[in-house]
Amino acid sequence: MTMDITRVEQLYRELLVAFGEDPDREGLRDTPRRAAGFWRDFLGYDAGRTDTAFAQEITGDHLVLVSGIRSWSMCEHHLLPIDLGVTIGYVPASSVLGLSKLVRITEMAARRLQVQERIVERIAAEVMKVTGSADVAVTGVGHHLCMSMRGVRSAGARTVTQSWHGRFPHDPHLAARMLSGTSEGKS
Ligand SMILES: Nc1nc2c(ncn2[C@@H]2O[C@H](COP(=O)(O)OP(=O)(O)OP(=O)(O)O)[C@@H](O)[C@H]2O)c(=O)[nH]1
Ligand SMILES: [Zn+2]
Repeated sequence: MTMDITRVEQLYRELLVAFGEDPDREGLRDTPRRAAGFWRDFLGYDAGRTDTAFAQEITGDHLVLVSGIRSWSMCEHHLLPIDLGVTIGYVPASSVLGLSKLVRITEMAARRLQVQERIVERIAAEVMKVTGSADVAVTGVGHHLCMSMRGVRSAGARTVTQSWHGRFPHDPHLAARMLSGTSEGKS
């Protein structure tokens, strides 16, 4: 996706006029540039390398779980932020993924116009691809500003979405670990 940053800046200027504002007044003069810069950085985010994995002999039933991942996304219906907490678990097949890559994968999925369900689906699909593991679970806990600062104005509402695959939905031990990992990540 390529962004026409000059056009975005122009449109912000027009938007300020449509708001009834004077875009040339001192406080607003640089606002179109700043606002366009935000969208360029947010939507143009480059996650970098997401697939560094290390061969690892796995003994027994090994679960890798990273909780407390925090990311910002943008609700595609209202263009308002989603503050998202993510927990990712996977059972390695024959290699382990560099831990930071789980955060990079999350950012890659979140930094676009999104719905929460699609973010967690996309993270899970990517983790399955780069780890080669079928046992992958992703849980997202989202605070949607479109539900708190406008609309229904339900400040405490949190949306939980899960994309659990392989043994996670069927194995009570794995499911329990995922659930406790999700609550650890809330702190
Ligand atoms: N499934 C899903 N819905 C979302 C997400 N983010 C926002 N929404 C919902 O998208 C819906 C859009 O509904 P509309 O009726 O078209 O828009 P609206 O009149 O602004 O709706 P209200 O938010 O109820 O005021 C709302 O119910 C939002 O809560 C998301 O990540 N996933
Ligand atoms: Zn919304």
